[in-house]
Amino acid sequence: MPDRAPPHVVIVDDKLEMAEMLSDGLAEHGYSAFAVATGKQALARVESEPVDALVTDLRMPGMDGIELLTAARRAVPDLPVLVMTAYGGMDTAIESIRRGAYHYLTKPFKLDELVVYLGRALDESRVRREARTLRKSLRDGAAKAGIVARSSAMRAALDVIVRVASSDVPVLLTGPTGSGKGMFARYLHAESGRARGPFVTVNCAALPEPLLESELFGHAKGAFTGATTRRSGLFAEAEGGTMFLDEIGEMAPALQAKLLDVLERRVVRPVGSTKETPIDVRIVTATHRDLRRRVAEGLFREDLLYRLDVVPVNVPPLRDRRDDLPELAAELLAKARARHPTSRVERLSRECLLAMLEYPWPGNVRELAHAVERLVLLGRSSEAHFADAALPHVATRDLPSVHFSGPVLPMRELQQRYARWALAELGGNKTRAAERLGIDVKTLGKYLAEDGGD
Ligand SMILES: Nc1ncnc2c1ncn2[C@@H]1O[C@H](COP(=O)(O)OP(=O)(O)OP(=O)(O)O)[C@@H](O)[C@H]1O
Repeated sequence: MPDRAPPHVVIVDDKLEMAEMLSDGLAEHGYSAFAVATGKQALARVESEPVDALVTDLRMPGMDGIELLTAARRAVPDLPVLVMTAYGGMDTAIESIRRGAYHYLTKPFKLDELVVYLGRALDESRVRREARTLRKSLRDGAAKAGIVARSSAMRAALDVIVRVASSDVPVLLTGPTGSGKGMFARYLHAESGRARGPFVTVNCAALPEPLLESELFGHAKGAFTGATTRRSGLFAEAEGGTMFLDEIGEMAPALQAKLLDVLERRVVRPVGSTKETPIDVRIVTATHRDLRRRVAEGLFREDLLYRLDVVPVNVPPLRDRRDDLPELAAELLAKARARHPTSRVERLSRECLLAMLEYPWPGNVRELAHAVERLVLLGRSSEAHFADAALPHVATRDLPSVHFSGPVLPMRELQQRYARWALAELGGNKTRAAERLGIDVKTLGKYLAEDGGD
């Protein structure tokens, strides 16, 4: 641990000389160790100083090891705790593991044993801390970029995006139209080392094969009728950046072969030319299709699929991650209001939000964005009403008969209350409630457990 501050360890044993002996030994191994004789003193240190690990005896007068362990981990949730137990104290030692101790050492043990386990415990806790910091900064970054990712599915997708952003591995985004695949592709680029380079999008479904080929790879002068000049393609344009091939499932087989070649050899050859040019472009693809099925149907090359889905990221339909909806609607509303500053609409009515939670959103976030835009444009008062969104086939008769009164609630609390109400409506059956709410049972559990203040 030469380039870090020495880890701060508190050792507690009612036989103080034992704790002191261990702390002296740990000091020789580069730790800043402190010996105390009671659980209370140890807890006071944990609560008042940045302690990296705690080593405690189990049987002590006053606050015993288990009590200390529980209180210390309540104060510092991930604090690594090692317990020391005398022969015969096995049951308590096992109980300590159940309560979150990292390891127990049976007395007498060698100092080296403690050093090894302490080292491991600290390493693991550092890795966990770093991962947490990374996740937090990633969420902050995504939030700044206006990406809503509250549901576990979206958080998982974001996690993957950020972890692979700095490498050049191909990423395949799957999910229905309008779910946010393009947004993730742009975010991946923005978070990568290529962020200063170009981001080029091509919709593979938009052009017929020969045109798409010359768009992507360019063409030599006279390559075909009308090719009066030489033209470099979009791959060349994306040099040093990212090429986003949307609707890759629609690409014609002949072009798939050419793309495979680009991925394998990192060169492009313009149509009608014999010269190959090396390229430095990261390839990100997206599709709403099931590419494995396309492979089985003989419409998509299996070797290309393996090349493209090195890192698959699934963006589920909005109806399967309704926990994202309130925040998404708020974000889209803010954006739409910024575009239409004269609009009277300031917020969505409760009725509107509840109806939105029920609506199936076949066009996903894009449909929600358009609906919110219509609300902002057509709303006649400060509160928008769902009817103004003018959505097709809304199953209004399925809307829940919830009525709100009282003060305006924060979204979080509204979600919690709604979850509780739904659970009660469905006879306390969490599985059914989660299913109806379009969230998973774990997420429902989180809403129910949240301290919403009622
Ligand atoms: N999680 C999100 N947070 C904020 N905005 C989002 C989110 N997901 C999608 N959007 C917005 O919704 C719109 C549609 O998303 P996007 O174009 O990325 O979908 P897509 O899956 O690429 O669709 P298609 O397959 O039709 O190309 C965009 O304006 C995008 O910015």
